[in-house]
Amino acid sequence: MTRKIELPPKKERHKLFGSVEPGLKLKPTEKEKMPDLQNTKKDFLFTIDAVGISNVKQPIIIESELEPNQQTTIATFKMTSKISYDAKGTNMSRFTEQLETYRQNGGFILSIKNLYDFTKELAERLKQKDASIEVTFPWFYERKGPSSQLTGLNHSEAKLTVHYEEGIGFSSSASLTCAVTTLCPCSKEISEYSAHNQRGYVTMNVEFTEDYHEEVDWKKALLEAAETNASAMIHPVLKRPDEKMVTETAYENPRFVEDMVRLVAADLYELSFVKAFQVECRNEESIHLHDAIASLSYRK
Ligand SMILES: Nc1nc2c(ncn2[C@@H]2O[C@H](COP(=O)(O)OP(=O)(O)OP(=O)(O)O)[C@@H](O)[C@H]2O)c(=O)[nH]1
Repeated sequence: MTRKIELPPKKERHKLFGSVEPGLKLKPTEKEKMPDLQNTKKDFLFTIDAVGISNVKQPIIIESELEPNQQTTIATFKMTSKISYDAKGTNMSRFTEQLETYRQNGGFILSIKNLYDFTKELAERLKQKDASIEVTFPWFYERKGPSSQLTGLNHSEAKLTVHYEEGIGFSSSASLTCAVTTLCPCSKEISEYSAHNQRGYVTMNVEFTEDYHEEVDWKKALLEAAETNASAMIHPVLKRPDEKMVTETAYENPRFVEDMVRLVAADLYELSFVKAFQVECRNEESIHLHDAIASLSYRK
């Protein structure tokens, strides 16, 4: 039989579990009377390259050349700035204050222009000469089955980074990690039939040229660089005629992990808004427990 419980009031319940009355409080409660440790000026030996906050979750609005053209997604923010050897600490609350001003002002619309404004304003708010922001988010896009044309949503992990330095200006870079199918050329060559294939993850880190203002969607361009060079694309919805096409396309386009990074590099080389790039591919091998990896970097 269930035991009947006579619940004490909530305050009593808290006492039962160890809560006590507030003690004597002698320290000031007004902001102006509180010591401001972080603003202490002294020789603290080293200048700090980056101090700030990371792992800040916030909804953002992103625009995309692929459907859906506008979407709300959850981003993870990292925001930092330098502090000089003679400053004890940064003013941490100002980072989230700055983020909140954008949320209050119609939502954080993620664009390079907005990030330029944001980092400059952040540096000014912090009374520092520089600021950096890194925004990581899943980007969703519609994908159709190659024969049925049935749609579903795929996503890739995207990152935009902006750095501002007073007197120098801005620099920006991006990263996209997307999944593809790779079919082993060696396996195809040596086997009487079939070939092992796996899900590969292509990560492209690109530095943008100074004159890039998102005339073309960098996310779409990088996704195309990875997917059009893979054995086959990944699809959310596949009927039998689609599956036949995807399977045969993979067999017709075998790729080693080395082939992937070189072919993707060639496409990034052709993108006029990319100044420098790094490409990595990681294949989750279906005939091993380990992954096959390759990476290369190039500055134009
Ligand atoms: N600098 C620094 N602050 C930290 C750290 N960890 C937490 N904080 C918190 O950051 C908060 C203070 O933020 P500040 O922006 O300096 O607060 P404030 O001086 O009242 O703010 P302003 O009016 O903008 O000058 C406090 O709650 C600190 O405890 C840390 O490692 N370094």
